[in-house]
Amino acid sequence: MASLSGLCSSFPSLKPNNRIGADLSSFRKDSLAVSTRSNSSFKHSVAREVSADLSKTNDVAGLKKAKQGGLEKDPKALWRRYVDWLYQHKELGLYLDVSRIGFSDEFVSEMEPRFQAAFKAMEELERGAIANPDEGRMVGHYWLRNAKLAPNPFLQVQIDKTLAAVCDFADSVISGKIKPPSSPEGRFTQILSVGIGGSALGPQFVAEALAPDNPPLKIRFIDNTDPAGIDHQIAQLGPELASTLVIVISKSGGTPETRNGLLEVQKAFREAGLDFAKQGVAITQENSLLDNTARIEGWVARFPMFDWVGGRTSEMSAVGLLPAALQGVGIREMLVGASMMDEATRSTVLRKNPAALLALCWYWATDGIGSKDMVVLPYKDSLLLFSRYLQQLVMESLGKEFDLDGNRVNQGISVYGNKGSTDQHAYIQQLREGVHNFFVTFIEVLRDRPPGHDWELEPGVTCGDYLFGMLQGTRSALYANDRESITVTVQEVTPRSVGALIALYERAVGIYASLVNINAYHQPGVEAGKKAAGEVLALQKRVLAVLNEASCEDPAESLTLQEIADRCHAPDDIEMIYKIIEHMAANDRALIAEGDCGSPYSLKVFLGECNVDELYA
Ligand SMILES: O=P(O)(O)OC[C@H]1O[C@H](O)[C@H](O)[C@@H](O)[C@@H]1O
Repeated sequence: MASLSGLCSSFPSLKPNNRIGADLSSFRKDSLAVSTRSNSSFKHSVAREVSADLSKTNDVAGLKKAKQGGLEKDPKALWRRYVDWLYQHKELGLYLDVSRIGFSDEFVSEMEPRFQAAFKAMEELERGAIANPDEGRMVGHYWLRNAKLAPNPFLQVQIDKTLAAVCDFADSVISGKIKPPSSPEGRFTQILSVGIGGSALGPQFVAEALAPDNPPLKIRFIDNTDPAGIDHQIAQLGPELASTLVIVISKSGGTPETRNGLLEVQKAFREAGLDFAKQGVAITQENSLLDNTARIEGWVARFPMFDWVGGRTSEMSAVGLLPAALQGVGIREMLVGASMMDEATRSTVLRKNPAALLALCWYWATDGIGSKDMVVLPYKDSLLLFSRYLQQLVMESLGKEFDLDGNRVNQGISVYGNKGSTDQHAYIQQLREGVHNFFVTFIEVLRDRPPGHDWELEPGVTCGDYLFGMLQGTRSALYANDRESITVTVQEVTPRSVGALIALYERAVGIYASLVNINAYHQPGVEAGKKAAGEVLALQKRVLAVLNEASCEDPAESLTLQEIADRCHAPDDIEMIYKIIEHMAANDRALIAEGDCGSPYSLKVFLGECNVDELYA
């Protein structure tokens, strides 16, 4: 297997647990001050421009009226439309077919001013504008694949040094230069990635798409706070825990699910008599709780995440590049593919900009208000997780309550799908004949098998011909029943084409967000869920304290739900208290003295033992 240095090309080697950029900290302040131009005026000016347009053309009724003409069905006209609108990126071997989305010429010209405003906003974004106004942050994921674009030398060096450190570290692990303290293999053989959301979905998608059959290190994920799921992953590792590199990924460094995963894994290491610090790697923002923990405990390595890279656009940062490189994936090629696509999606000519074409289709198909879902159907097993990856990228970016002018818009586009032709045997029935609330994006991969490995399972027909036929057949059958679709075609699944696909959709989401005048780069809604979860856990602690108090008074004393709620001074939370009791009883942490959970009013609950320490906690 080519050594990683070939994949990463030669970079100045850097001791991995060096904090990248520390040697430049003095340089940081003044240079950053220059680059983060105060952009509140920028935001409102572009937004005003766009929103002014919105009032003119964001007319759902008008769009619906324009659609009343129905879809073009004449084969000759359709063929002309196909050829006329076909986008090709020659060097990437990527095609985009938007001919089966029925937008009219009038619609395209009506949208032109908004696209020009979107291109202008995107140009400002890449120059380092505060394009995430709600969090006062720049948006810099495009700089990760072309550091020269970064708005100042400090950031450029940080990007290059981090990439170098990733390559150097991965090379050292694979060669065995960096190895676990005690493992029969004498080298790391497994990766256990602990992270959630954007700190998992990109690495999971890329592992499924690009990991070779026999990677230098096999990867598995803990991406939830499910004890059984965590146990399963650790059980599957078995004795190989001793040769497992644990990569803990969290931009904020404080996400509860990831922290729980870390604590559970560290417990497993203790029980196995292993020193976690000798096998732990952190990827997180500088000085986050996770970063400081890793530094203080002396983990093997720490890699930075930058505040100007969102979780859902972090695949080209250390978050995605380190796990991929450790699996032998050509990460430089991923970056090249993304960079080439970035170049193409900078075009201000709609027909030459594949991301703009996607945004045009999305706006037309969903009336600019998410009226239809985006069904993503890669006809290639290795792209199975692409739609799951796009769920976060699209829905966390576009699913917003307010627009940039503070209007309540409840925006978004829902995404689902798995793979074809498998999904044809699951829900395509509904797509073909049922409720018409979607448009499809087919991802076509032309190369079926590596050269020389194909064979005909019947005269003149291969397995891949069937896959091709199923895609084309489904596309035609849906269109015949007025179901619209987009087709993105790549030659084969390679690091370069995967990098290009990721970049294509990152840009399309950004352009579409401008068209509908929302901030694609924050996620206020997730905070609400996190806060509510915290309140449930706080209530649980109060319930346990009340039950413990009762048990200390009289171990046999049991309480009704109402009594518990009253003693918690939370009469309105009786239903949540019932759910807490139900969960604790199912895990033998509370005992049911009378009744059962099917009849909540009958329930009487007790702990059965007094924990004196807890009494006065
Ligand atoms: O990487 P972390 O800080 O742990 O965040 C993990 C995830 O948390 C939240 O759900 C955010 O909405 C996601 O965008 C983020 O990817």
